[in-house]
Amino acid sequence: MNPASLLVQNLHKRYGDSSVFSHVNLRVEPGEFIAIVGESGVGKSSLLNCLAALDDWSEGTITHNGVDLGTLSETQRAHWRRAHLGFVFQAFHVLPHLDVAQNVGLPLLLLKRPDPARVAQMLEAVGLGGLGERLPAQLSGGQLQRVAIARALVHRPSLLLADEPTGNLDPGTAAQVMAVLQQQAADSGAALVLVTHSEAAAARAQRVLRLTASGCT
Ligand SMILES: Nc1ncnc2c1ncn2[C@@H]1O[C@H](COP(=O)(O)OP(=O)(O)OP(=O)(O)O)[C@@H](O)[C@H]1O
Repeated sequence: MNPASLLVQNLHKRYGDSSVFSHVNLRVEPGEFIAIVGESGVGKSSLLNCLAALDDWSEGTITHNGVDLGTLSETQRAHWRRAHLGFVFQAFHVLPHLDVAQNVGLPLLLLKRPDPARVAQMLEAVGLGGLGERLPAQLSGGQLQRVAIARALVHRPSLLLADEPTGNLDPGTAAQVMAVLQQQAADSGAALVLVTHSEAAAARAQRVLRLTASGCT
């Protein structure tokens, strides 16, 4: 049996004395697309930040392709993220002083594997061919999120996390961006974990899980 792309066992997250969620169990296979929904404040973003090893959890384990993320040092976590993770945020987080191609190429630069042909391929794939020299200020919200999607996948990560990626977009643009995100994740074989309030976005997933204070079902 192949190792699960992502295995979460009995995860419990507290901020100080305050419990956010507990007993979260989750298994995501390579290439699978799951959506996590739940009421505001239930801890969806906190869970995603734990899955990215950007935040610590209080109990339980997160394993990615057999690697127990809880055993990694901060430096090892940073290396793991660079090599294996793509993250798409609601607010795009595109760097304003870099042009579109430089933004998309950043993960490859950090891995010391610059590859302009791969950047051009990703820009074409997300419908931004020919716009590589534009600055982010010269793009629409939908185009900015396409830049973020291209950047998240350019280094062929096996895990793609998306936190409300269509939250800043109108419904029509949101549908187009979700289609690009889903297609690109599928083409690259990445497991996609989407956190969203959007029923339309969640409906695209193979599985929809609801996070509550006492688990994820
Ligand atoms: N750094 C922090 N320190 C303390 N409490 C926090 C911190 N970050 C989040 N929280 C709290 O943890 C709970 C979960 O927040 P989180 O943002 O993960 O929820 P969410 O489900 O993503 O919410 P939303 O759907 O509104 O974005 C909230 O009560 C929030 O106030």
